Amino acid sequence: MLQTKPQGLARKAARSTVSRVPAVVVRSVAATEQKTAAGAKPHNPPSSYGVFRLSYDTQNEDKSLTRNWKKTIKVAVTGASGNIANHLLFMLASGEVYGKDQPIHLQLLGSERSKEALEGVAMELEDSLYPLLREVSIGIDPYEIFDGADWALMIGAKPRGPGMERADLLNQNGEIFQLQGRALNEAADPNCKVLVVGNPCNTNALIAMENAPNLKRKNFHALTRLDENRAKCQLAMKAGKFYTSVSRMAIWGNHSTTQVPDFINARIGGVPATDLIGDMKWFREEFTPKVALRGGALIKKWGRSSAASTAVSVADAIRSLVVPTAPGDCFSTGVISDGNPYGIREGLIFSFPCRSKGDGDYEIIQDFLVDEYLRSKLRATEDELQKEKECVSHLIGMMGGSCQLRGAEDTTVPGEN
Ligand SMILES: NC(=O)c1ccc[n+]([C@@H]2O[C@H](COP(=O)([O-])OP(=O)(O)OC[C@H]3O[C@@H](n4cnc5c(N)ncnc54)[C@H](O)[C@@H]3O)[C@@H](O)[C@H]2O)c1
Repeated sequence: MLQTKPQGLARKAARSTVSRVPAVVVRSVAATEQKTAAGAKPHNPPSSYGVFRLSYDTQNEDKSLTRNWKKTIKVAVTGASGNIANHLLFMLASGEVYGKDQPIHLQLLGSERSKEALEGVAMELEDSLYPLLREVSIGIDPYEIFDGADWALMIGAKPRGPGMERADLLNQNGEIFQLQGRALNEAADPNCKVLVVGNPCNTNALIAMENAPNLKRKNFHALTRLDENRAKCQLAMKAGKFYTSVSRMAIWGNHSTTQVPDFINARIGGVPATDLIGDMKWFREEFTPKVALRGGALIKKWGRSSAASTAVSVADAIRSLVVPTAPGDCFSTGVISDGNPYGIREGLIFSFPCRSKGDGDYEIIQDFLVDEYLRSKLRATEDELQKEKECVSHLIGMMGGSCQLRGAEDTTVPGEN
């Protein structure tokens, strides 16, 4: 039977500024008390929204449904009322991302302007009656919304205004990721996995990471999975095979038009893609632009950005960390380049071919062949990331950086901000 929360707890929650709904759940309070005792900056846990403020008792629920459930995980999502989140949240709540035995608490962050919209999102989630969705909290304070987060999916970012260069976008959104990095540092679980989607996502991930020293550097990711998925689709079409036959399809470097979709190491049905397709001119001149410019091509047809396939790629990126990688395969993700085996300079968030045992951790695969052609492409995307880093030096405590990207060619992936 559902019961309302005890009054004392409701009073405690009424102090929170997150939601107008004055209630909170017992275990969130306990988590905050532990953090405060450990010396972290005190902050309120987020209040539960609507139906989620009602207590539940899994003991009294249908055992065939809940018997093998794991402990509830807290997943914070920023930009939660935006286009990508509009697809992703329902995938997360349904269990298709973390598993059908994984109950979930969604902690949704919006901006001041999207406060009302966030309530609409929470109402949609309420009405969807997902059994695994145990709690939803909404708010605009990252310190509250990141409370105890096991995962932080950082989608929220401001779009580029008229006349703004990529360098301006780096600065504008960099400030958001500096603040949110600090909030992660104070509030999130130290083992929190962070996936940055908001652009420019590699450098935003770097900024968040550098501002969150309590979290593991290794746990910060920038989304390059959409590029990988697009590359797989293009290879499959060219080879006349279905995309399930494509493996070892890595994206290297930045999520920009300098990205490097690696056809040298890709396989189709276990055979090197270059052998099967046998058209190096196509690989060198058409394949990469087809992948990098796909979002722009889609917008021209439909008038909308590729929010749905981006959400799918976020789901894929998460699953790649919680499900073991198939033997011989890889997945692409932008991660810290420290100690990488390919000679990429340290201190950048750079996309590499990776594999995982399915425990949330990963390793960079060591045995990809890097020929002269690939090496020159890697250098170009690496140089761009280094320049982006220097443009945001003031946000990551780095001395002496100067922004050389002003007036440079715009390398933003078309169809994105
Ligand atoms: N890495 C990738 O592959 C990839 C692909 C597509 C889009 N993107 C990027 O993802 C981002 C989101 O795309 P979208 O289509 O969902 O955009 P959107 O404009 O529909 O949604 C963004 C949301 O973020 C919110 N927001 C703005 N500032 C915020 C802040 N400080 N804290 C929390 N929320 C904030 C806005 O209110 C808005 O609701 C963009 O930066 C886009 O360029 C990345």
